[in-house]
Amino acid sequence: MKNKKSRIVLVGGGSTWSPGILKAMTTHLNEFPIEEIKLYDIDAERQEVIGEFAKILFKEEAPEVKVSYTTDEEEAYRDVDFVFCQMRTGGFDMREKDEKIPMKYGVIGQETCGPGGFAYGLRSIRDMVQMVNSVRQYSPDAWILNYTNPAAIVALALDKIFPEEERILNICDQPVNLLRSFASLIDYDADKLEPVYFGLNHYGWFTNLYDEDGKDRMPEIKDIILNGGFRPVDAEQRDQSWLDTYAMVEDMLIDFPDYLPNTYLQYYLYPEYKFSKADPTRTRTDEVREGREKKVFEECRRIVENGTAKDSTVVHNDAHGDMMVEVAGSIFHNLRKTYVVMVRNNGIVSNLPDDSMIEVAASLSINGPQPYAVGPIDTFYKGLIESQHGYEKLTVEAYMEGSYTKALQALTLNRTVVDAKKARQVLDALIEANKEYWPELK
Ligand SMILES: NC(=O)c1ccc[n+]([C@@H]2O[C@H](COP(=O)([O-])OP(=O)(O)OC[C@H]3O[C@@H](n4cnc5c(N)ncnc54)[C@H](O)[C@@H]3O)[C@@H](O)[C@H]2O)c1
Ligand SMILES: O=P(O)(O)OC[C@H]1O[C@H](O[C@H]2[C@H](O)[C@@H](O)[C@@H](O)O[C@@H]2CO)[C@H](O)[C@@H](O)[C@@H]1O
Ligand SMILES: [Mn+2]
Repeated sequence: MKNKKSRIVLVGGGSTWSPGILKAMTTHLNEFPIEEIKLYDIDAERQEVIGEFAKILFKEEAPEVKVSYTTDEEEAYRDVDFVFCQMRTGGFDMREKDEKIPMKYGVIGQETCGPGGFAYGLRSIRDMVQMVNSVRQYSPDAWILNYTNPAAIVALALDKIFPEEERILNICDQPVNLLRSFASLIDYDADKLEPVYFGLNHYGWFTNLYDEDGKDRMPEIKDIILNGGFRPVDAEQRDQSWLDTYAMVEDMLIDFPDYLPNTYLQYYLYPEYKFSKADPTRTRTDEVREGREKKVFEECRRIVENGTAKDSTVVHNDAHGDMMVEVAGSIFHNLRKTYVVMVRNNGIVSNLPDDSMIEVAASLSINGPQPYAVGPIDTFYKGLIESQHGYEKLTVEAYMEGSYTKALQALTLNRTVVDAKKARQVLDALIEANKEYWPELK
């Protein structure tokens, strides 16, 4: 058991992911002891359900940990070591619009990719900037571990707006989830499989997967996928759309056999096919509302009513929560564990722009991420990433400058859109839907 205990605030405390993260905190106390956990949300109702659940969970599993919840910023951000951030500006109502509006114009609607991700990005930046400013007012040295999506846009915006910040780390759980699923194909412990990975968030590739003997297991894993398809390791917990998404890894591998792709590349490599398979009246938001959101809130309410979480199987501890807690532990206790995270490029991928926020494997120490050098990448990947980085950069600049032209350029560069007339139609519709959240684009 480590001696140093940390104080944490979970921003977006009323998130559907909170119970899993809180559970993961209780199961990692030996490596990551906690003094205090606060939950903060702007939605008091959601916050109360999860906050009351948290009190019961910790009373039963770790009564020494102080637990509270609040909608007050100062109370939330004062005197903390870690800010775990996972907010959703505009909630599921706006996510539904992000997914459904682009489809009216023949373009994919997705939470983080294409125009949906663009719209969500312009909403997230404002609240994320406010969060960083408030945190710095009340806890100048706290680490901000951000999961808020679209993480690619959020990471780039925060890097541009707070260039001196050294304690903001943006993370996605998809690489670690994929790693777990790859490892299960060869019956190997995922924690012992060392990845080499490069790209942007939701836009990257595994190039090698080394086992403990230094053998690259990637060729074997590719063969298994090419001969038997690909399913996530936790397939029984997944909705159909995620099973379809994982299955597309085989298609991508047939077409581009060099590396193992992040699942999100399906939207950029096969935009027409993905659009043809999508239902414009029922998107992922409908699945989440009827599935995860309903289940999580019903279960937390039941636990609060019964006063115990001991009999709960719904609130499990998955890769998402584990990773958030392990990343914090590796930083706080200088464990130097390797995770795939987002960092400013600065030559790590030697032939990509220095100012891009790339996603690569890094060792996490008390000094933050120490990324592993990747070197130059081949033309196909370089071309794809440069255009996507252009899209991300123009999106952030459109926000910062209030520029309609840059917004239009961003969407035109995005591989899910391409046609500038379509880009304009989608942009105009999104401007109308996001009036309450976006800066004015002139
Ligand atoms: N990086 C990753 O790989 C990863 C993985 C899973 C989820 N996520 C992200 O985590 C977030 C939560 O997802 P969810 O599906 O649970 O959504 P959710 O809507 O259930 O939860 C988000 C919570 O944030 C709150 N919120 C909104 N604006 C806020 C603000 N300014 N300050 C504090 N709280 C605020 C909402 O009231 C809500 O309770 C999303 O951004 C999602 O995209 C990221
Ligand atoms: O559509 P959602 O809200 O279910 O998820 C969107 C998120 O998808 C990825 O997260 C995966 C995660 O990698 C995996 O652990 C598992 O728990 O499922 C999640 C999806 O349900 C993605 O990395 C996130 O950025 C998305 O927010
Ligand atoms: Mn992600």
